[in-house]
Amino acid sequence: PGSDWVFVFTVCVQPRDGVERGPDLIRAAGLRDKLQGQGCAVKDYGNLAFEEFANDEPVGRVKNVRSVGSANQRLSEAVQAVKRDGHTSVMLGGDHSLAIGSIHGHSAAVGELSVVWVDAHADINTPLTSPTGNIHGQPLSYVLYELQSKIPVLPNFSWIKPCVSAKDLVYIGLRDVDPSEHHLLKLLGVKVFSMTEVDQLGVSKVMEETCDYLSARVKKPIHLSYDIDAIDPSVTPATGTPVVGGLSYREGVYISEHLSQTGLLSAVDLVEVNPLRGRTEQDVQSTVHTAVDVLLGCFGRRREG
Ligand SMILES: N[C@](CCCC[B-](O)(O)O)(CCN1CCC(O)CC1)C(=O)O
Ligand SMILES: [Mn+2]
Ligand SMILES: [Mn+2]
Repeated sequence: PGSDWVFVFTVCVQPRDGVERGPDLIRAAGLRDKLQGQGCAVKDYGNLAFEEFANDEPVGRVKNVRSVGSANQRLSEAVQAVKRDGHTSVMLGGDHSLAIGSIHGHSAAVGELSVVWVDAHADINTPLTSPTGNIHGQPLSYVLYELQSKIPVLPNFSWIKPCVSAKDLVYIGLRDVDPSEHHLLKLLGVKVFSMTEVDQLGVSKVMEETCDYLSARVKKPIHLSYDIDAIDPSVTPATGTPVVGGLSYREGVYISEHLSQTGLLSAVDLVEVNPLRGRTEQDVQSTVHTAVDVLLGCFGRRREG
């Protein structure tokens, strides 16, 4: 509050099954007014228009390669512009494949990053290990230096340069990790606070250890990539891949409140809100309002008032 935060929404719309409606619902829930109400300056860049690809046939098993590659290249350029203006970037998805462009653009502007990945899933499948071929389960494989030998040539992906070290990545909320992903996480020694650790340590200790781990070497700007499915489906059911046993509303908001206090939060993704996956309007509204509250927590809102 009172700080000269500037929020820029690079809102990304992918021609997908409902997740493209997430950004407008989050706007309609009053994110801009609520941010301004807590002393933030807000600039909404509107929705990014993406090129449509008529027959975007799978490459191997990877689906929507050309449209996702092209969309992320445009997103990277948009996020770079936002960061070059000295703003904090907020990317509203859309699905988690958009983290490719968001992280790439953020790093192109500010250099080395810390990445905090809040998610039920690890999203670190490579194109060859993915069980579904969906790129929203693969974004980290394209941006991690250590996995570049595992990435085949893909159309509209050649612009991507790896930009994150495995030691600068921390996961919070994991509870549905594919065997191939688990192997990679162990191989690379990635720091993971799964739901087991959240239960064992409590969210306060998890956040303390996350920040100590990330600042143990050099303090870097933080890229928070927040998948709404990290939170329990009883709170945020309107999402594509819900998994039981998730974060409570309070834990979900505490994570963003804590990161906000570090003063290092430099870019935020809020993804996978999909109104078509809510069975009732209440399901959709609960999901959208929780997403808004997570974002307000990123920018200084404290529940004490
Ligand atoms: N790991 C999954 C899910 C990715 C979720 C992406 B998100 O952005 O929401 O984090 C596959 C999940 N797994 C496939 C086999 C099933 O039996 C269980 C779910 C994949 O498709 O790669
Ligand atoms: Mn997920
Ligand atoms: Mn995800």
